Amino acid sequence: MSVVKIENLWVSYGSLDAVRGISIDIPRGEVFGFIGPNGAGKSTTIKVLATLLKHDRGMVWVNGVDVSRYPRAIRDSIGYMPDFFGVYDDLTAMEYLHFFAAAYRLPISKRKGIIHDVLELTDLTHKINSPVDSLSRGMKQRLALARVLLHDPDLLLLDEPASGLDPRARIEVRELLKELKNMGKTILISSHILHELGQLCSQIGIIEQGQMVAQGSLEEIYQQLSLMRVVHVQLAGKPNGILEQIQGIPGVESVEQQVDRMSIRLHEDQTSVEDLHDEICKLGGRIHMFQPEAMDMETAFMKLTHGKTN
Ligand SMILES: Nc1ncnc2c1ncn2[C@@H]1O[C@H](COP(=O)(O)OP(=O)(O)OP(=O)(O)O)[C@@H](O)[C@H]1O
Repeated sequence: MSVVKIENLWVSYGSLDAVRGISIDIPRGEVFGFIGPNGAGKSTTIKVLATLLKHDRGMVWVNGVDVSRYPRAIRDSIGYMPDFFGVYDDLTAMEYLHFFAAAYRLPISKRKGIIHDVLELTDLTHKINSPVDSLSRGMKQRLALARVLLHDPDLLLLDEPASGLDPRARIEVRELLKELKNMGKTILISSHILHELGQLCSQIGIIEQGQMVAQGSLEEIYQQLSLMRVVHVQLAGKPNGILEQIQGIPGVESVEQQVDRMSIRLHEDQTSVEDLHDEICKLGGRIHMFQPEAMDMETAFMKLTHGKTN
């Protein structure tokens, strides 16, 4: 059974349709990356899942339970991290977590142990007595993650957990998310930066102006976009006419001869990088170097969203 299932979700704020007919399915243990520019409708969708906002049309289930009919029943299984931190700056990290442990109604006898565990997991044990106000932004984000883990939810809804962080803090948050994934949590995470989520997510949905413009694994999204991959190839000796023959391989858009290599632009939905390699060998090319360029995520994102917002 899917942990999250959304069918044809519509949410409006007055006359503004913020979410217009999106569908999402997240199986247990998967990480779904929700990508889109500011104002695309990510937070709105997440708030509906977190049972904090009513939707106008469509169906939304968490663990098979209808969020609009039984919101209380699913709150125990959700950890929601909003895109703002909250207003508890006067408390220490420990007091902050105790406050939420009480709000989650954890048994008093267990609170200390659980708080110790989540602080360890988020690598904040040394900050236990520091005021929240004195923590760096990265530490605050980790503390916010510690908070949503207190009641051991199986679904994490994380709204831009890495926004505003410096590169090092981003990596720390990403490592923590990997650990949570390994613990078997199902995660929905939003970001407006595609490459941040690329490796972490098994599925990605790209949303623009309230509609899903591409959805699937990273590979599938590239195929939907029919993005071209550039592959740099060096041959040891060149059989006659091989350049023209490579040019004739299906999916090869162009072959550009450089000083020491050729640069091949390839439609991967027609021929995979691996098959291109095989084809060149079959044509008698002895490959000295074969180097596919990394996928250019930013190009993909810009191409899809055209920088549009509501
Ligand atoms: N409470 C509200 N009242 C009216 N309009 C709203 C409200 N909340 C959001 N909106 C509008 O709905 C649209 C979607 O907003 P939403 O916050 O879901 O986008 P987002 O993708 O999460 O963007 P961001 O990355 O900026 O958080 C935007 O046009 C926004 O201005």
